[in-house]
Amino acid sequence: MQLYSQNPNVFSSTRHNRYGEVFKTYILGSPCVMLSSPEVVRFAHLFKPTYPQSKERLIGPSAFFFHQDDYHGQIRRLVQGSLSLDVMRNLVPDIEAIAISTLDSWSGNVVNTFYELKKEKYYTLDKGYNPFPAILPGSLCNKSVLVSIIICHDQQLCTYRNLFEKARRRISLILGEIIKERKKKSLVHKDLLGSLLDFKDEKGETLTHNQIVDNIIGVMFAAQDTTASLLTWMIKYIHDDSKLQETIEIEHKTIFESNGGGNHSLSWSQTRNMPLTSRAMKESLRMASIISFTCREAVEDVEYKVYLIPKGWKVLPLFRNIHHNPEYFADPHKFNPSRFEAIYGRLGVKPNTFMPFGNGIHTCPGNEVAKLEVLIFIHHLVNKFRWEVVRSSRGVHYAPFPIPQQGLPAKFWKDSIPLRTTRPG
Ligand code: HEM
Repeated sequence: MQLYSQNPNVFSSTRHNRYGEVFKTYILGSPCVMLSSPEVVRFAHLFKPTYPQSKERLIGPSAFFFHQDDYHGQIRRLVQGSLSLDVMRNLVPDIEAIAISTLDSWSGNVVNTFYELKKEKYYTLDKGYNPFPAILPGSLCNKSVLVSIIICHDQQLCTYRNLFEKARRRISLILGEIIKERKKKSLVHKDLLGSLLDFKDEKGETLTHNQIVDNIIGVMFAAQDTTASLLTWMIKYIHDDSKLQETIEIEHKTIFESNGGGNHSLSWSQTRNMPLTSRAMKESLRMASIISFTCREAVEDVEYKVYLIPKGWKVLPLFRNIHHNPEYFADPHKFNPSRFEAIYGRLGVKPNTFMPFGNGIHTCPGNEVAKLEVLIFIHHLVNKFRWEVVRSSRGVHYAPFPIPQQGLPAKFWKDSIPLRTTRPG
């Protein structure tokens, strides 16, 4: 058994072995093991989410970086409940209406695809949000003094912090109004806000207003950029591959026609039956690996192959490395949705090698809603619109999630012959 603590330099470099399974490194001075093996799921139960936080911030500000053990499981269940399949079923018409109006507003214009896919208010908030985890993962609350020092030394971050505080205050006021209205009219809502308002811990204590605000912001953060990033990549990949675009158009044309040329709304079952688009979505998730890793801490000594990961060490499963390992995905840098085709009823990829939404009990509770949003958006895009990417480039920009360079500037316009089956010349 190799004891890292006795042999600190053995895996200290991450450079020489890109797809290696285990690396040791340090995060803020804490020993940390990075794992790039699908086997990580076998002992996932021995890892807890890392980075404790104060009670003021339960899931938020970043769902990925800040967790508080006592409450996290309970709050997670609330988020999960508000995003259950039953809830989502009823969301289809709303998501459709937003997709249609967004696309209509783009018609005839060159837009920055990624940034248009985000809401203006949230964009402001995000400016203040992301610098913290990037610089000091998980330390916003516990090491707030340190954060203040860094902020004071960095004029730009100062601006971000002010923007964040302003946006947070506005969101807090808006939520306050909504809550007042609900209470006044005795309205019962089974959404996330409703669940947070009803929450009581084992001592019967409810959440404070700040806790509710932070959790709403946390879920917004987890939801918005990730979904916008996935959609932007899909729009790029479909644009770059005319054959793929053609087959996806045909898939959606069939649905569109059966809905009387778009006269009826998409049904829930139609959204569950878009196999080609779903495969293109999976491949986009694999290629982009939007959340490239997650954070855990070993709750006890973990024996992994010849290694021992001592209790308390940080553990980072690296999804992107797994997704880009040629051992699991042949020609990994090639966009190839057919790799997700089931062969003789079996999934085309090896078990536990595809984890764009994480794995285990902390797997992303919003994964179904994200996929639903993307499928509905693509349905209306390919049926009614054409688009050309302006200054197409292969580069990736991290903001902090990967997006195509400059957010994919593209021109969108309404297609005058929306039901064609072949692309012109
Ligand atoms: C393409 C879009 C998305 C991607 C790629 C994504 C990916 C992920 C990943 C990798 C994790 C970490 C899982 C782990 O640690 O094992 C996560 C956690 C989470 N996601 Fe998502 N996500 C997306 C959309 C959403 C949406 C739409 C929501 C909410 C509506 C959401 C809410 C959350 C929350 C609350 C967590 C924390 C779960 C926990 O720690 O227990 N995500 N997501």
